[in-house]
This record gives sequence, C-alpha cells and structure tokens, in this order.
Amino acid sequence: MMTSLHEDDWDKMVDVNCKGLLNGIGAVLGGMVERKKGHIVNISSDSGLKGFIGVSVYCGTKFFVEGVTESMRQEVAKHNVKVTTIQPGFVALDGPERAQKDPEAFALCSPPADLEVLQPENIAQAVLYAVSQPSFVAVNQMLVQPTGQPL
Ligand SMILES: NC(=O)C1=CN([C@@H]2O[C@H](COP(=O)(O)OP(=O)(O)OC[C@H]3O[C@@H](n4cnc5c(N)ncnc54)[C@H](OP(=O)(O)O)[C@@H]3O)[C@@H](O)[C@H]2O)C=CC1
Ligand SMILES: CC(=O)[C@H](N)C(=O)O
Repeated sequence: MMTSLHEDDWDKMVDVNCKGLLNGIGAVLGGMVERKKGHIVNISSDSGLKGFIGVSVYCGTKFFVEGVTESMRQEVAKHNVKVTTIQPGFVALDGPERAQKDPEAFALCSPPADLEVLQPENIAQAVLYAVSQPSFVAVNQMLVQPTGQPL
C-alpha cells in the first residue's frame, strides 16, 4: 500500500523492473540494429494496463515497461527489430509475495482461492507464439489472463 511507505521495496522494484528492463534492452539492442534482425520480448503484466489496489508501485513499474516498449518499437521497426510486451495475469508463482511485507496489500492483491490461475508454461507458449511468426508479422502485445479474471 502506498500508505505503508516501504521505501526499500520501492527502490528494489524500480531497480529490478525499470532499470533491469533498460539494462537488458541496452545489452542487446545495438547488435540487433547492426544485424538488422532481432526480437525483444518484455514481460509486463495486466498491471501495466490497469491499476490494481495494493500494488501501486508495482503497477507504476509495469506502466513504465509499457511506455518504453511502445516507444522503442516505433524507433527500431525500421531496423527490422520487433518488440513485444506480454501482459500476464495471475501466474501460479510467488507474484503476490512481492507484497508479503505488507499484509494489507497481500490480502488485497492475492487471487481468489477458487481462481484457476495461469501456469508459467502458458506464458512461455505466448512468448513462443510471438517469436515464431514470419518476419512481416509483429505480435506487439499479448494480454494472457486466467479465464475467470478478465480485466
Ligand atoms: N507471478 C505473476 O503472477 C506475474 C508475474 N509477472 C511478471 O513476470 C516476471 C517474472 O515474475 P515471477 O516469475 O513471478 O517473479 P519471481 O520473483 O518469481 O522471479 C523474478 C526473477 O527476477 C530475478 N531477479 C530479481 N531480482 C533480480 C536482480 N536484482 N538481478 C537479477 N535478477 C533478479 C529473480 O532471480 P533469482 O531467482 O536469482 O532471485 C527471478 O528469476 C516479472 O516481471 C513479473 O512482474 C507478470 C504478471 C503476473
Ligand atoms: C495484480 C498483479 O499483481 C498481477 N497479476 C501481477 O502479478 O503482475
């Protein structure tokens, strides 16, 4: 929750989700442009499209992922480099543990007990679909959510 002021968590989330994204892109983009071929897949979240209660800073970092990806896609398309964002909904991992320090937030952002959440393989399949298209086809975004929990 914003009101909990967990500033150390904010720093970590911004470092990993924002600076980590930039560092990852920075490490590979030059070579792709040079070779006139490449594909970057950024993992965003449904939290990059809509705010969710309890995870404000996390949502902010995912809106960052969306903004960077959409802008750079337009910059690098002329170099035949594709940029995809995948927006997963709840995956059966420790996603909500990001809010564990904050019991109020953890309660608010955990999936309902009866929701059949996604498996990591479902997201892997989405990435595979995006990267296996012919060069003239760009899968720019994929929102993949549990059927029981649409935006
Ligand atoms: N789980 C979910 O429900 C959802 C997740 N997402 C997104 O999917 C992605 C993966 O999420 P998920 O697998 O749940 O997250 P996890 O927390 O399980 O995994 C995060 C990964 O990031 C790595 N990592 C964390 N900090 C650093 C660091 N400082 N330097 C290098 N690597 C680091 C971890 O490495 P290590 O194992 O070595 O610590 C780990 O491999 C994230 O971008 C998340 O926002 C999106 C929607 C839903
Ligand atoms: C609401 C969320 O936190 C989202 N499903 C995610 O884990 O990215």
